[in-house]
Amino acid sequence: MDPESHEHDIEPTAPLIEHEHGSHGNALGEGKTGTGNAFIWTLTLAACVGGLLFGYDTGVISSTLVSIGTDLSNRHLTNLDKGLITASTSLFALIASPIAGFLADKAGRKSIIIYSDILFTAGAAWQAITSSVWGMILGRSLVGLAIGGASLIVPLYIAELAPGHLRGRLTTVQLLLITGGQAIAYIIGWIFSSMPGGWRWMVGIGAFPAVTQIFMLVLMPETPRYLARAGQEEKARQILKKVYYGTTSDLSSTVDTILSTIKNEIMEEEEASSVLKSNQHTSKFAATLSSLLFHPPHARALTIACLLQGLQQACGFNSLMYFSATIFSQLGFKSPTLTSLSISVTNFIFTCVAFFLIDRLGRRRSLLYTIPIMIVSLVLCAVMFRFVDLPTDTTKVALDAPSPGLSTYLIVISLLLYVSSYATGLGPVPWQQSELFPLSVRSLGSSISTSTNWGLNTIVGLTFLPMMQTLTPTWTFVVYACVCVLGWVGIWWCYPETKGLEIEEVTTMLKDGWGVKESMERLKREQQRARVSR
Ligand SMILES: O[C@H]1[C@H](O)[C@@H](O)[C@H](O)[C@@H](O)[C@H]1O
Repeated sequence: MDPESHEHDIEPTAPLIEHEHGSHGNALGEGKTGTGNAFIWTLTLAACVGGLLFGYDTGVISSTLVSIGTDLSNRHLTNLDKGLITASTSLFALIASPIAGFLADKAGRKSIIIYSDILFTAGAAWQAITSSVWGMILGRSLVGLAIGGASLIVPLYIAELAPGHLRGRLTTVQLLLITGGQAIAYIIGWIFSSMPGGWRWMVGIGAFPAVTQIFMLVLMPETPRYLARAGQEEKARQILKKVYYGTTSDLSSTVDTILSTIKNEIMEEEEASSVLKSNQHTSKFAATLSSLLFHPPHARALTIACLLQGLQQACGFNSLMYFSATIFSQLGFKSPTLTSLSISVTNFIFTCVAFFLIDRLGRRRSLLYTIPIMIVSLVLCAVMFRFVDLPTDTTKVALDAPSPGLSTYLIVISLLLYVSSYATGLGPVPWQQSELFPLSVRSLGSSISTSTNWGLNTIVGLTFLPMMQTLTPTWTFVVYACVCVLGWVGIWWCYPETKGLEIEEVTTMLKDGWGVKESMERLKREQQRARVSR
């Protein structure tokens, strides 16, 4: 089957966008070129400190778990302790993301970044001083609340600021910092793992970037989309001017066009939501939720966003992020924290590849090409696990594990192949979620899909070790491979290509169907145009 063809899509073809200027297609994107100015890059990097913390705090747990020894509650950690310490973070991230989505509309995008920083700092300090397993679970939960807020707000903040032709790349900067943060956490984990009580440093260091970001926030503006919705049109115009400065030949008409598209969208959505409210006597929240669930274009956006976020976690990637040191210690590696560093460094390097590909190859194609490689490597890993004997007592760092042989090295190679293909597609693409939703349902829609991510992240964190024990490693990896097969089919079926479109155009594309066929035709036309002009 050709991943790019999409014969099943027989819904009527809608024009990509029709706004008051009577233009359609990629009108908003026309004439914008270049790699963006210093203003947009500085803001992106400042916002992405939240991503760095998200990465650091999720990555640090792998080395922490193998370094705690009997420091907490005077005993070795059981599998249940490990599962709870790991999953409490994702569980509380799951709780925080819808709350953050709700508050982002009320208090503004920036306030959520501040609340997250405060929680990051408190959680890091608490973990560093705690002496019991439950204390550790509490510290990890505080960090989880912070990660939930940051993981929702950072991509949303960037997507609402970025010019269309750079949105994919700028949103991927957050991923570079998440995976970079995870790699730093692994390096720090490796450095401190041989030091008595070194794990306290590992978890405590996370407080510093959070405090730094609180100071940076004083200089950061709100997004133009949020400002326009809050009635502060002039401020929104000023920010848009700074964002598009140097990217277009006619700055003021580009800004006017974008501002009027945003205003149109706000008007349309407000009319729709007031009709809903007057018909059903419901609150604004209930009206937004019901429009998200029952208005077909919004429901389509939500389906795609949740499918991508759900698959990103259900494919099992974070079992490696959280437990690779545990797995490698059972496979007999003398320095499991060093071996597992290869996982996070590969993740980081291939996220850099994604950074260059996402606005060139596109979101859909990145996924359709890389998921099959994930499937092959999972199957290879599953087969190789049949040839290694794992120690029976998995609660302690394995001392009775055999020395690594050929199959063990093939496991490591297949895991690295899996991680590199994941990091090029499924790692970054789902975080483009905000572009799928129109402004009126953007925060709520993004928070539901972010919750889907954290919900499945929690399930993977809780079930991975028990699955390895009861199902065997081979069947555990086969389960993840099957999930990837189903996910690939879902993506092929309903995820249109959004590369290069302005955020308002993406949402228009989902108005009359999934828009897959139209999006691929648009891409072909653009490629032909580019070839002719070359
Ligand atoms: O996109 C990120 C990234 O891939 C991380 O490496 C992973 O740990 C996160 O769960 C995911 O959301």
